Amino acid sequence: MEVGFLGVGIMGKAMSINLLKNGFKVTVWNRTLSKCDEVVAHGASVGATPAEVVKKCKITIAILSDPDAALSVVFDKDGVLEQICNGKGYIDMSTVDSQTSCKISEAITSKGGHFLEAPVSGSKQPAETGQLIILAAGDKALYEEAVPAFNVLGKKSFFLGQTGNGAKMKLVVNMILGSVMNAFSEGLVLAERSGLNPHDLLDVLDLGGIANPMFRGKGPAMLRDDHSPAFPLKHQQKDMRLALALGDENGVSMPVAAAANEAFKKARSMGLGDLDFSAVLETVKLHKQSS
Ligand SMILES: NC(=O)C1=CN([C@@H]2O[C@H](COP(=O)(O)OP(=O)(O)OC[C@H]3O[C@@H](n4cnc5c(N)ncnc54)[C@H](OP(=O)(O)O)[C@@H]3O)[C@@H](O)[C@H]2O)C=CC1
Ligand SMILES: O=CC(=O)O
Repeated sequence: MEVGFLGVGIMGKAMSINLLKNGFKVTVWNRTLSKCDEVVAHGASVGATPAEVVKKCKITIAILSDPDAALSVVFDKDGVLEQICNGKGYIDMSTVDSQTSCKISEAITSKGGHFLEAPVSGSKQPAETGQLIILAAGDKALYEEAVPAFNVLGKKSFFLGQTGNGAKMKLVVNMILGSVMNAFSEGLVLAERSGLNPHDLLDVLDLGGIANPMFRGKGPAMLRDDHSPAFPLKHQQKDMRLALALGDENGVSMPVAAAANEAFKKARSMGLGDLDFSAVLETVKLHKQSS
C-alpha cells in the first residue's frame, strides 16, 4: 500500500519510518525539505509539494504542529485541495480543535475526497514502537481502509463517530495530561525544598494508586533537569489553549487547566517552548523564598 505522509517532525518522522519498516511504500513531504533525508534513508520517496504527494497516493496522512499548519497544507498554493478528488483519502493526525477539523473535512469532501481526523495519544517513543492510541472520527469507510496502517502505528484505534469527536477526545486527554504534569512538577519541587529526597517520592508514587507511566518515564530525567523534547512544550500549551476554548463552548469551569495553561505560557515566555513539556518544572523552581 502506498501512503503519502505530510510532516516529518518528531511524530511524523517516527511514524513514517515505522510504516516503511512494516512494508508500506511512503512518499513524504515536509515544509523544511531537508528533514525528509532520514526518512528517505529508510526508503521513502519525496514529493515536492503536498499536492504532488496527494496526486501520487490514494491515502495521504498528515501530522503537523497546530491548526494554522494543518489549514495551510490543505488550503495554500500547492496544497492538498489542488489534487484531492473522488477515490482519494486524507487523514489528519495533528492535534487541532474540532472547528479546524470540520473546515478541512468540508473542503476535502466538497472535492469528492474522503476525510478522517485521527489525532494520536502517545509520544515520541510510542510513535517509534507503534504503540500510539488512535482517536479517529469522520469517514468510516476511510477508517476501515486505513486500519492496516493504524495497526502498524498504534496499539489501539478508536472510531469515535462524526468529524470533531477525535479532536475533542484528544484535547480532553491532553488537558488532563498538562494539568497532571503541573501537579507533578510542584510535587517534585515541594519534596526537594521540604528536605525530602525526590527520588524517594518517585518510588512512593510508583507503588500507589496514582502510579503512572509519565511519572515513571519522565521523573528521573526531570530530576536531572533533562527536558529533551519528546512532546514539545509549545504544543502542550496549544492543546491547553484549545481545550480551554472547548470548555468555554460547553460551559465547563476548568480552573485547574487554566492555571496549568498559565504555567505553560510562562514557560514559553522563558524560551522553553521547544523543550519537552516537562520543562514547566522550571517555572515552579523560579519561586524561592527569601528570608
Ligand atoms: N510529540 C508528541 O509527543 C506528540 C505530538 N502530537 C501532536 O502531533 C503534532 C506534531 O507534533 P510533533 O511531531 O511533536 O511536532 P514537531 O514540532 O516536531 O513537528 C511539527 C511539524 O509541523 C510542520 N509545520 C509547522 N508549521 C507548518 C506550516 N505552517 N506549514 C507546514 N508545515 C508546518 C513542521 O515542519 P518544519 O519541519 O518545516 O518546521 C513539522 O513537520 C502536533 O499537533 C502535536 O500536538 C500528538 C501526540 C504526541
Ligand atoms: O500529545 C501528547 C501525548 O503524549 O499524547
